[in-house]
Amino acid sequence: MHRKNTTLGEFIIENQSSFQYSSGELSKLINAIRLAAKVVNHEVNKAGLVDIIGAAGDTNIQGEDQQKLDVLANEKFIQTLINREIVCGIASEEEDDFISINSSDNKHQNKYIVLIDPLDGSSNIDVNVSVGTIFSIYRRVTPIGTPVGLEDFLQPGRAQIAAGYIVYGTSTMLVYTTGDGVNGFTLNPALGTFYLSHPNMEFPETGKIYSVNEGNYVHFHQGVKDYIKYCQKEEGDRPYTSRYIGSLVSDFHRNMIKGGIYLYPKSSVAAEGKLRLLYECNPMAFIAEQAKGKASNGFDPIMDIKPTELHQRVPFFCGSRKMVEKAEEFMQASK
Ligand SMILES: O=P(O)(O)OC[C@H]1O[C@](O)(COP(=O)(O)O)[C@@H](O)[C@@H]1O
Ligand SMILES: [Mg+2]
Ligand SMILES: [Mg+2]
Repeated sequence: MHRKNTTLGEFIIENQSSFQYSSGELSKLINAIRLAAKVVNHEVNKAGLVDIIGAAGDTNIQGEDQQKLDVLANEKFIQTLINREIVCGIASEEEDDFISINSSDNKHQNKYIVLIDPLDGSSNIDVNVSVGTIFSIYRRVTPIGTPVGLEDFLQPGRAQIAAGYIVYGTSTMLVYTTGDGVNGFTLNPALGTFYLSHPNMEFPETGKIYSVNEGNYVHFHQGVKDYIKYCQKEEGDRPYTSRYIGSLVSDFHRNMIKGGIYLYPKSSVAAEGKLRLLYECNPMAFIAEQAKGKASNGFDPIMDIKPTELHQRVPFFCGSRKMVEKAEEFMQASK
């Protein structure tokens, strides 16, 4: 059991020994992510005062207009990881292809890869609503000593070694798991230090909040429509409350604390939904399951899906276990 207010740095060291492959590399990697999070937090906090609001002028491989803060957060995370020579590859929502990184001895000695959504909730940047960063860490499958390959990035979510997110909100928090529960750390901006504020985070088994963009209702498949109607029906502990921030990280974080479900289903206008399996759904699913919640595509666990493409999208149902199971019942019934 960790003391409350343990710093993230202390927590990483104290946890290292309990980690199967503990050579210190994973600790260095999480420390690098901690540093990049503080750098990006600093930029996010002064958005509106400096020229990082608005579109950057380019379109990313997702077909989305990149926001200036998408580009900046992407650069800061990638540069911080490259400078510390602890990863052999990086894939990002904002990069067309994965980046292969050689170790300084030119012998491809590093064993971890990182996948990131550098800035999640981009549509909220300009309007001062909370946004986030999501990260996922795997051990490479190709042999050390060789450059990384696509197969290193197309591993199922079950193979994740660690995953987490940073939410830049009323306070800045870093929440992560290495497969031994979920812990949340709050940044003390005066000291620039993350402190353990939310030990052993868990989704309540059920809740009263549903998060979905109801503006897409007409395009949803019958199962999703039926589940939304179920949430809105006056019966038992319903109707539930509708809350949708439009930043996956923030909606997930709230639902993990209060109990709730987040849905981004597929629809007649989004064949596989919107969220990216590798950068968004797998890491959030790992955290959800470690926090006794659940994450599926409406039918199968997200982390059992075998990825086929770097930027593939999947339908996403995630949150309190009983609520996700109920939504899956409606999906099954309308199959
Ligand atoms: O505006 P929509 O279609 O409801 O989509 C909102 C969803 O899209 C996202 O913004 C996608 O993430 P990015 O901002 O990283 O592209 C999620 O954070 C959010 O839940
Ligand atoms: Mg995102
Ligand atoms: Mg993003």
